[in-house]
Amino acid sequence: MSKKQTPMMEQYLDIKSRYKDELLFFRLGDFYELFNDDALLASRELNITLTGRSTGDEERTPMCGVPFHAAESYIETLVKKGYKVAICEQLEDPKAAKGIVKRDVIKVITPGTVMTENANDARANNFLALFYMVKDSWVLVFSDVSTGEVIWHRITESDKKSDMYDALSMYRPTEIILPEGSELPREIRDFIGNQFSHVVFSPFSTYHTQREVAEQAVAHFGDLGLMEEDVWEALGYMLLYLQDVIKSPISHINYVHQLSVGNRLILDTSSLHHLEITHNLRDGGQKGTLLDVLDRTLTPMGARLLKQWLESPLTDINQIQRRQSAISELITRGGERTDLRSKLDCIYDFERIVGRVETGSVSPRDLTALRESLAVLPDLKNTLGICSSLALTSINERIQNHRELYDLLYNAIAEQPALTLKEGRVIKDGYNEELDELRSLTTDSQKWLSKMEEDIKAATGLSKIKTGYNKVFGYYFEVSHNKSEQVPDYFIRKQTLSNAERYITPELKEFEIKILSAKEKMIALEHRLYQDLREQIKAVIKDIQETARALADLDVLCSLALVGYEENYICPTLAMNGQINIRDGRHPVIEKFLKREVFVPNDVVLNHDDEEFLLITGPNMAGKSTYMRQVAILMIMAQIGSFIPAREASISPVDRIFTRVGASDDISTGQSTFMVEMKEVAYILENATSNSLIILDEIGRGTSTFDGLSIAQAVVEHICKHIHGKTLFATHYHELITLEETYSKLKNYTVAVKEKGKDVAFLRRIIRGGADRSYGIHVARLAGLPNSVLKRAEVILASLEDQSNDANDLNQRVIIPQASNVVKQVSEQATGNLFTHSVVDSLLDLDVMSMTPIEALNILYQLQEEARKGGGK
Ligand SMILES: Nc1ncnc2c1ncn2[C@@H]1O[C@H](COP(=O)(O)OP(=O)(O)OP(=O)(O)O)[C@@H](O)[C@H]1O
Repeated sequence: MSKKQTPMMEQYLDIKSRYKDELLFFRLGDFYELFNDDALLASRELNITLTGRSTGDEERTPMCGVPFHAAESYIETLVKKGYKVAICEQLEDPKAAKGIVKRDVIKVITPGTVMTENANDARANNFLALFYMVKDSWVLVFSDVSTGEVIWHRITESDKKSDMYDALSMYRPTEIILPEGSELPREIRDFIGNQFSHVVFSPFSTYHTQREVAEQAVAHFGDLGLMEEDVWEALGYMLLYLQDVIKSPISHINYVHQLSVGNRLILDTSSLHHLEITHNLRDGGQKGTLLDVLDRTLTPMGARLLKQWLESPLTDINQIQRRQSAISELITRGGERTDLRSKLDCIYDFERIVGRVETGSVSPRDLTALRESLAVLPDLKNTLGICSSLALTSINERIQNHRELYDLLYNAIAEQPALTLKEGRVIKDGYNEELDELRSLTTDSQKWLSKMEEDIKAATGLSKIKTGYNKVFGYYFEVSHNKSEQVPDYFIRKQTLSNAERYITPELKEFEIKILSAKEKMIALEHRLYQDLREQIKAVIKDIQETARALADLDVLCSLALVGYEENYICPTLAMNGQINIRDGRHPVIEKFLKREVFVPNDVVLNHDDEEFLLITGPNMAGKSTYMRQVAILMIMAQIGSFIPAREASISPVDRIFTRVGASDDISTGQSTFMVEMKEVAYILENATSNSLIILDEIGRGTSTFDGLSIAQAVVEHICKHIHGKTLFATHYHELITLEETYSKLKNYTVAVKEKGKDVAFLRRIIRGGADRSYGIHVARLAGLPNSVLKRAEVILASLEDQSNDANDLNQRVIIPQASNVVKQVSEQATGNLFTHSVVDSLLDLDVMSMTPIEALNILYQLQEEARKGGGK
């Protein structure tokens, strides 16, 4: 049972009761203190000492603290770890306060709203996602508070959940906000939990009516040409949440657009992952990704935009061509490109700086960065003025000179201002007369004091008189005891020391008041001037943001032009004719990282007339996966407008790219490799269209040979009969090559090899035809398996091949068009005679062609159970 708390602790507990989810940083003098559980957690996470404080309880209250001037980095550490921090300040001067100092929370910092420079990765956006459900439809709103961008997306009931997952994968939120008291359906929660392990959930208040929030959104964003009420409501709730948390103006959040799935190439999470577009598979970093090869941007704004382009390429030919012409021009105009890039190199992240201007956390160094960025704009615009492509001229129109703002910052901010405003010396000399006077008063004070001392010496003959300052008496004159008789009448004795006396004079007191109040006034005035400056910048925030966004476009186009030029890429021609023809295409990442070998280029032809489905068989390690990924990557590059590594290419944009490449156990959800693989295949078969590009690598590998073969064949048949998507399908089931006879648009391809005795050379060239061997033992030899094992494997392989040939002779090969028959024949082969078991009957009753792989899998499980019960192994 606790005793009565101290008044301070009562105040703390009262405030804490409103911020249960947050770590409460409670300002006490020069420190932010944390108490109780907050203190236990923070001391552990920040590695700071845990102490205790007596607050009325019998036991001391656990407590830890950080100095207020160093708090930012501690807060950033906590927020990066997924915690929310509430900052509780003293709202009145403790000296003037009667009783306990008034305190309250002035802002909350969360992973999705943090805005300080070091907290955010400069080259990536930081999105917050809001989920809003009305009737059967979801509205998702994504917002990057640091850049002011807002994207909304509607998912209606008829859409698939996958749509929501794709949007989440695209924006990878660090924080998700939901209506107070509500929860996401389990399936969505699981997806989020698996994909974004550090995401935090926060409630948004639904206290205000839907109409109220919608009206507030209209007032904030103005006319967006948006009719949908529920979207306005979702935007309104997002604003309310942000206001609640940030507790300062947020008018910089004003760049609203709808996620335009219709004219975007959708790359689902697994494709982004498997193709290593922005993150590599090894450690999730950027090395070895497509982004790594293409990113030569010079500004953080450009880096973020390139990432967005790659995660969401275009499908509209006109839009793609617009970018292509700009890149083409920037490749040809090498001089202008170099010139533009040298200017871009001087530009700081002013998209995020203006966000900090709005919320009040802008530092003096931010303003010098903004000033330096604006300084290069006139020259940059001049160079850009020479360019004639549509995209570049429009970028030039969007970039303003911001001459007035530049002049203002030039005149107002010191050449090298102090790091923080508290230190003073931020406003330039000459900007404000009053400030200059106050400054000269304080800097000249020492001179004044020396002069006064000289005058007194001359008047009194006290040649050894000294001046000094202490906190109790302020300024004083010090005279040794033996000379104290000589001090004039107007000296007032204040302190006696062992060997000296200290005096003040009315004139000295007057001087002191003037100096001390000048210092105070100077700090206050500098503060006010800084705030005025902020207001003046705020007035043109929208224009600066537009300039920043145009510069980001320019930076990305310059980056793609530079890479295109240096790597010898070509401009693909585009036509909406369903055909993909690439001559001598190369994998942009592998070709860059190959050390001794030269990358072997390959062609690809895909169309709906006679080559829709490429079935690729061939040895291990021959280059099948590389080839398939290369096709997908070249399509992505082409659809962001980039040039591509090839000799010649004409491309018809695709609407989606699906990939199923390898699989690993999903331990977090307890799913086996095979289960994960089947789920991914099910997702593809459900969502792919005839305009999609489908990459399937070794389907069925995760289960027994015959199960795998059956499923692989059924999947091939389903795509050829029902989907007609452009497909690349690599497999080790060589039996499947006979499907070419049944499906006219399915074509066999293989990788050329050159055999010389036991030596095999992979030529990395994709050629027409089917392979009949895997050369697995050859790869095993290269990998260094012991000779004895290799020899034994060769003997076993030879005997298996003999058996298989016998089976062929008996016309019992497993390649047959109906997968259900495979199972029957498999059973026959397995026992040597007709296998009479209820399992076989059940199998024969199945209509495999109309089943989804997941249904097939479930039935396989059931049948296996049945077989076991019936006496199987
Ligand atoms: N066109 C190429 N030119 C040069 N090297 C290549 C080429 N394609 C692939 N390689 C090299 O060959 C290696 C194996 O390629 P890849 O993984 O694509 O083979 P695979 O046929 O898919 O093998 P497996 O069937 O064992 O999965 C790659 O690591 C790459 O370095």
